[in-house]
Amino acid sequence: MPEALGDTCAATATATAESVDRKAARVTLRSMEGLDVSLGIHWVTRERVERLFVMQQHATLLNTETLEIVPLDENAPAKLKARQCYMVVAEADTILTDEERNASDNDEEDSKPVERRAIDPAKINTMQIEKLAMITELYKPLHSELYDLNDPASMLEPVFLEAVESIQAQTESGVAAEISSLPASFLTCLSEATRLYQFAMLRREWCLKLVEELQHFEKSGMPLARPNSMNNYGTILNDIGFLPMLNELLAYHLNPLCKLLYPAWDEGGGLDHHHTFVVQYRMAEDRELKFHFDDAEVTLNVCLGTEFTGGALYFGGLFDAPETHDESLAVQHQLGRATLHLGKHRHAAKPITSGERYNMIMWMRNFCKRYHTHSEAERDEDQHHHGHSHEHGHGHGHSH
Ligand SMILES: O=C(O)CCC(=O)C(=O)O
Ligand SMILES: [Fe+2]
Repeated sequence: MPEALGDTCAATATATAESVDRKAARVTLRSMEGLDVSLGIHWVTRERVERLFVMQQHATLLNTETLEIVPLDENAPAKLKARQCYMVVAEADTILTDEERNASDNDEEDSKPVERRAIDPAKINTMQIEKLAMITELYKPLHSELYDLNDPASMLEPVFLEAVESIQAQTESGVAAEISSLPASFLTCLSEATRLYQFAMLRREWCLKLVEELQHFEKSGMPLARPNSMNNYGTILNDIGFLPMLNELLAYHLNPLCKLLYPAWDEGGGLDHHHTFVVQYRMAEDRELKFHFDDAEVTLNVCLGTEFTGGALYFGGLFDAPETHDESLAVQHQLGRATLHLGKHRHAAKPITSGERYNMIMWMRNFCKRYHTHSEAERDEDQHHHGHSHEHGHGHGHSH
C-alpha cells in the first residue's frame, strides 16, 4: 500500500555532512506542533521568530539534540549551530527532564523533549502569511520576471500555447473541445487506462532561471518549509511569491487542458486551487521518492533539469482501481516536459544515479470535490479517505 502524500508534516529532515555547504548558514526551527521552518542563522531574532511562529509569550530556543537552551536575545545568532534543529518554545511550555521522558518512554513521540501540541490550521495559515510578509519585505529576487505571467511566451512552449488557445477558441464558439483537435505533435498519451499524459510545456531558459532563483533564495536565508510530507528538500512556490502567477497559469492554461483530459473535475471552478512546489534530489541528499499517491485531483510534474541520470517516474495503477495495479510504467524526464497524472495514480521516483534533479510539481485541486460534498454518504466516504491519508502519511496530512 503506497503512502498518501500530504502537504504539511512533522517528520524530521536530517542534514548529512555532505550537504553542509548548502545548509551552512541555516538552522531548522520547529514549532510545538512539529511545523518546521528553515531560516538563515542571521535572521534568527526574537521578533522574527515570535512573528513566524505566532508566539505571544516570550520565546526561547531549545536545541533538540543537546537540549541546550538558547535565549532569543541579541546574541542568539552567534550561539546557534548551523544545520541543527531548534524547538521554538514559550517560557511557559513544559520542558521534560530526561527522567520524565524516560518514565513515559513507550513510543517515538516520547523522544521529543517537549510536550507535543495538535496542529491548528489557523496557525499554519498565519505562519504562511508571516513567511510571505518577511520575504516580501526583505528578499530581492534574482529574476523578477519569473514572478508574473505578463509574457506567457517567455515561459511556455509555443506548442503548449497553441494547444491551450485551440481549446479556448472551441469553448468560446460553443463547441465542446476534443482531444483529437489538439495540435498533432502536442500530446503523448502514455496510458489510456490510467490517463497518463506527457507534453512539452516550459521553455528551457525559464526552467534554468527558476532553478537559479531557488538557489539564490536558499542562500538568502529566507524562510523555507518542506514541500510535503515526504520530500525533505525543495521549495513551496506558493509560499515565496509565486502564488498569483501560478493561479493564472492554472486558470488560463492548465484548467482548460485538464477539463478536456479529466472531465470528472469540471464541477464548480474545475481545478481551482493548488499546492505547487519544486522537489530537489541530489546524490548526498534525497535521491528518490517512495511509492505514494498525491493529495491532489490531478498532478502536473515538469522537469526543470538540471543535469542528472536516473530518477525516472514509476507508475503503478490507480489506488481505487485494483484492475490497474499491474501497471508498471517508467517515465523518463526531459527538461521542460510535463507529465500529467491523476492524484490517485500511484507513483514513485527512482533514485538518481548522478547529478541533481529539480522538478516543479503542481497538485491541482477542485474546491467542490473537497469542501462541498453533497450527501452524508459521500461525506463519510471523504472522511474515511482523509483518515486513511493521515494514517499512512508522515505526521499530519493537511490538505487545505
Ligand atoms: O520526484 C518527482 O518528480 C515526483 C515527486 C512527487 O511525486 C511528489 O512530490 O508528489
Ligand atoms: Fe507525487
